[in-house]
Amino acid sequence: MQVNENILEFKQVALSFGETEVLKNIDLELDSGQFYTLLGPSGSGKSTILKLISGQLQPSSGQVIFDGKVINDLPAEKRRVNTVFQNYSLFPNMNVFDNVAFGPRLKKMPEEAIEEKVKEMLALVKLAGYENREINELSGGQQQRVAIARALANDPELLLLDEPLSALDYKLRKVLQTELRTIQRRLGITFVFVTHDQEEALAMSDWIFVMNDGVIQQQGTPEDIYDEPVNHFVANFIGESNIVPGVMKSDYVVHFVGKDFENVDAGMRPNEAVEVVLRPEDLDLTTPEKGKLVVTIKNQSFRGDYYEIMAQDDDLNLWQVQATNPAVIGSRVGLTFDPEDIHIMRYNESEAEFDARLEAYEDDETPTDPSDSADKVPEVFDHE
Ligand SMILES: Nc1ncnc2c1ncn2[C@@H]1O[C@H](COP(=O)(O)OP(=O)(O)OP(=O)(O)O)[C@@H](O)[C@H]1O
Repeated sequence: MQVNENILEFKQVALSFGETEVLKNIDLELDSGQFYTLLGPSGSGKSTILKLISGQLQPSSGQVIFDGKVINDLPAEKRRVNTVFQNYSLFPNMNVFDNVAFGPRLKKMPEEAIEEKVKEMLALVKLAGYENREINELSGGQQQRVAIARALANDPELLLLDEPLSALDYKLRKVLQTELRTIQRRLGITFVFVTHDQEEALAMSDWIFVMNDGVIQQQGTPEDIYDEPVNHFVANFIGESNIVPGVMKSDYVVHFVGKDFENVDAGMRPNEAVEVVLRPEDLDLTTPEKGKLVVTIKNQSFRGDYYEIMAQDDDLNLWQVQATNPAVIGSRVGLTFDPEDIHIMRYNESEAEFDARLEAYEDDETPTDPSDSADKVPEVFDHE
């Protein structure tokens, strides 16, 4: 098994159905032996990418490259790719053995080798001894195990998994998440897993592609995506985020909630409009005097190992806080955080917003061009 060799590539792949552009110039590279996840909301184009890989769809433009060869027009059955679906898609009139043996039989593998293969695959998915069971005698989780065994019995180079755990209850999903990851590591096959569940993506993947509107918004390790989201969509979709507008005063000072904060090095220019992200777990409650800002507690809910608190500052920004102790609804408290936990995202300011900022400077009788001055910034600019 070669590790870290490029197995699949999309070069500027686009796909439209009639007038509707479902994928827009997608570039991606998959190395062999890795667990990849396509993560995004419903309709973002995840399943369409899987269909382009499996050969169920052809791109409108661009290239799909497998093992170094362009395969845009290669029929699905000639690709060493198998898919596991959410609804299992097993043959209901065949028993477990015959379902798993289906692919090897098509390939005319000798019956003895088939028996060995089925046994090995069933052991892998923890269904040893289930050969003679009928499909309708199995639970949802067991049926999905059979579907995984059936796909893997074809010896695919790439296994595609389209929301395979979505129909299962929470506990079973967690068990199968771990098992799938173990199977992937053991076999060393490349997995491409589709989910809209960010927790699942963070828990399972070596590398995540975050999708929205037919575009890859960001790609990276789970840690990269969580700690360094590149835009508002990613920061909101992955985990919980407090996102407020800010302005850079220098390349290491950001101004937001009416104050300057140092220790920030986000590679931004002075006066650049930014969005400031603070995760709920980075915020602590304190007394109003000690707070970096003062908020009013609006709501709270008990989440087992923490309290989720919603609070509002005097500019009406809402702040979500993970607190170890409960707070009193309606009380005024301080919010504090370590400036090192501030994450800064570039904000693409529209011309109208830039003009509004300029106007705010003029109203203050300060220099007319914000770029003339780094020491005076407007309090808030609305960009929602
Ligand atoms: N055959 C088709 N004809 C027209 N539009 C389609 C077709 N297949 C998919 N679409 C559209 O393409 C977009 C992307 O669909 P896709 O199934 O890839 O999304 P997804 O991210 O996998 O979402 P979901 O989890 O809901 O399946 C959607 O807006 C969908 O309506």
